[in-house]
Amino acid sequence: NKRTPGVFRQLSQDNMRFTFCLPNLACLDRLVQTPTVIMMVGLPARGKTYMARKLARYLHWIGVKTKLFNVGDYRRDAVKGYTDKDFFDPDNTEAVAIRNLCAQHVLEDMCNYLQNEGEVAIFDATNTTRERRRTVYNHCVAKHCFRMLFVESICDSEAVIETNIREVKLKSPDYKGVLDTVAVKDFRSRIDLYAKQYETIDDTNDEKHYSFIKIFNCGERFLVHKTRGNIQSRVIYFLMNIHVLPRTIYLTRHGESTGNVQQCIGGNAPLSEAGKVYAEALAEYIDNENISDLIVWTSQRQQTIETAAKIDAPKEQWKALNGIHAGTFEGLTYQEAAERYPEEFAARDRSKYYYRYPGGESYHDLIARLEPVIMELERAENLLVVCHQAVARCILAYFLDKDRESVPYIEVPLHTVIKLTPTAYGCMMESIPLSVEAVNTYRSKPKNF
Ligand SMILES: O=c1[nH]cnc2c1c(-c1ccc(Br)cc1)cn2-c1ccccc1
Ligand SMILES: O=P(O)(O)OC[C@H]1O[C@](O)(CO)[C@@H](O)[C@@H]1O
Repeated sequence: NKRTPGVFRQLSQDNMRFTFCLPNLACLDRLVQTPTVIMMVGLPARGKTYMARKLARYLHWIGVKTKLFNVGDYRRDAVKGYTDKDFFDPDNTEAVAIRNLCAQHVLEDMCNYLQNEGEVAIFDATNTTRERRRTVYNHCVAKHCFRMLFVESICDSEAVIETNIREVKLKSPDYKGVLDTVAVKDFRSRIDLYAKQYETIDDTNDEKHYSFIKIFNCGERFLVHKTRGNIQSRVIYFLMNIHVLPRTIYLTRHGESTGNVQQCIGGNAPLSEAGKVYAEALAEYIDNENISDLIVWTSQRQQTIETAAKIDAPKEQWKALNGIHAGTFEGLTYQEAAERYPEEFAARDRSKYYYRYPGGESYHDLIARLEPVIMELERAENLLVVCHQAVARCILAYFLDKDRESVPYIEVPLHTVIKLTPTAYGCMMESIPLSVEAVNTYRSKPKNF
């Protein structure tokens, strides 16, 4: 595989034992790029898939090659048409065999992914017995030398579990066409069957060498144990910043600026007359939305500050929300740039995500400087972000899990409010034009590249 072979002596702290990884599998735990398996652990309806999918979306956005592996999906492939909870009865030998076979199949697919191009694999299953965790650990760590982090969600809040079952489980393919009351009852019996065999990660005995994080009641409390490596610390930091409180994020560009009218690149320009009308319309729209405890974030550019000026809410300015810096192209019109630097300008359209303006930024650079903003966005509640075209694209890419190549071409027209409402496993987006005329600043990818 892609890792250089080499003999590596690993001094195991616990019992001073020397172990040799097989020469063809360098278990260099010190390497930054050692792939990581994130193992979800917990009873059904404890938010494992919620965390797994949100984590995958965050890691994908910061550029970590990540893939989700959901055992339930494999089982639904293997067993056409779910019958009922008896499928999960430990005494149902046939079903147990099928479920183990599915888990084995997931394990193989996951390790293949990590041996080839993957950096992080998230194993989304209950993994609620020591024996299951040991099997996966031996396969991934002892055999493949991947790093492994267990993420256990422990939750006894009836209200949240009830919400989880209603919001997510009733929409599962398992319960298609089944009465809600019947589905809830069946699902709760499924939980009971798992609960009988559930062994929480044991940090005193034979699981004390695992890296794990125990999350209690939706992140109210955390127990972090023996974590290693950069990916693991970023995963833990992310999980400590998310919450499930209902809230709405409003995203909009500044009102049309004089720079937009002249089709300027970059720049820090005042609002045009139409832009001022938009600022009024935005304040009225936000007022009519009756949003509790709204906070407004703007960039440090005058066009966003002016756009938010009439809104009756606390405001914070972020340099990280400033528009993409165009370096030597700042203030030029697209036309002037194409005429004066034809080659340079054409290069941008060939790889618009990675292209960096001379003395300026690329979209890739924007994602890096927006990461702290996204982290604060996850912590926030009701929020309005007033920013710029390229920045709005990167923020939308995070919430809508867009691929990086598509980011520089996401449509974010002027004078439009984008309303983002988090749902159980993703984000609902509404685009609301406030019917104030504006120039079009969208540039599609030229055909001849
Ligand atoms: O700990 C839970 N127990 C039951 N349900 C849960 C959670 C969490 C959760 C878990 C960890 C963190 Br950090 C934040 C939230 C999210 N959810 C959830 C609720 C409704 C729908 C989809 C998911
Ligand atoms: O990446 P694109 O499509 O050039 O969009 C970024 C541009 O959008 C604007 O904010 C408005 O056109 C410019 O200031 C900025 O250079």
